[in-house]
Amino acid sequence: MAPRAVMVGPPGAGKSTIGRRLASALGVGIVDTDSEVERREGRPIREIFAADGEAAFRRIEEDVVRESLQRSDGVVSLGGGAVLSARTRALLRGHAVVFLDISAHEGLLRTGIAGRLRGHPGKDDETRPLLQGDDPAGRYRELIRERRPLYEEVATLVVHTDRRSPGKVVREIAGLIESTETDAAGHAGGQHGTIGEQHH
Ligand SMILES: Nc1ncnc2c1ncn2[C@@H]1O[C@H](COP(=O)(O)OP(=O)(O)OP(=O)(O)O)[C@@H](O)[C@H]1O
Ligand SMILES: O=C(O)C1=C[C@@H](O)[C@@H](O)[C@H](O)C1
Ligand SMILES: [Mg+2]
Repeated sequence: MAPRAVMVGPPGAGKSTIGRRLASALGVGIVDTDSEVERREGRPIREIFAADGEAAFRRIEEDVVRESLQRSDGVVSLGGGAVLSARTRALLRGHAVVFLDISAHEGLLRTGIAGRLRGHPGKDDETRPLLQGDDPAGRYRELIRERRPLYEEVATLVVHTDRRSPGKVVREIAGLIESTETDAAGHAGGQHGTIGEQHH
């Protein structure tokens, strides 16, 4: 058993939104590893970071990702930093992995960081502990720059999501996954592709 698709990308790229809608388009279940970590720990991610630190969170996340990849035959959406683990990157080989790419500009809007800097309290203030602090926009840009090579390393499909509606993104991914699966080779992770233009 293997997931039909694994979603990776930076905060705000749409892993949860697109993942949920893709699962429903394919008629399968969805596992969001951030929610799974919180369910297992019985506390929010921000509390795990605050009480035990990022390294402890990454260890829990690594276990949750491994088990989710083993158990799921649907869509698995990974936390934004899951690809920092070399062990996780190795486990992703051979899977159909979709990198939801986004420019820093669009990401700052979608995460609410841009609004917060203009004085609007964002509902996501508490759910992204790494993007708190003095310079969340700078931290976000840095995080995308550092991680892009890792997302690209694990991806079999790169989807640029700036100025593309979730519905359109989902239809394109679902179409590609279904056609890849019915390919003679039948290896979902075998095909590499790109959808959309890059805007960064
Ligand atoms: N293609 C899109 N076009 C416009 N808005 C989008 C698109 N995809 C997602 N969004 C919106 O951007 C916001 C962030 O999306 P989402 O929470 O799915 O990101 P995420 O990758 O799961 O982030 P995190 O890593 O923090 O969990 C949501 O408000 C969502 O509705
Ligand atoms: O980008 C990150 O490192 C993170 C993203 C979120 O999905 C959570 O997994 C957590 O807040 C860490
Ligand atoms: Mg999410």
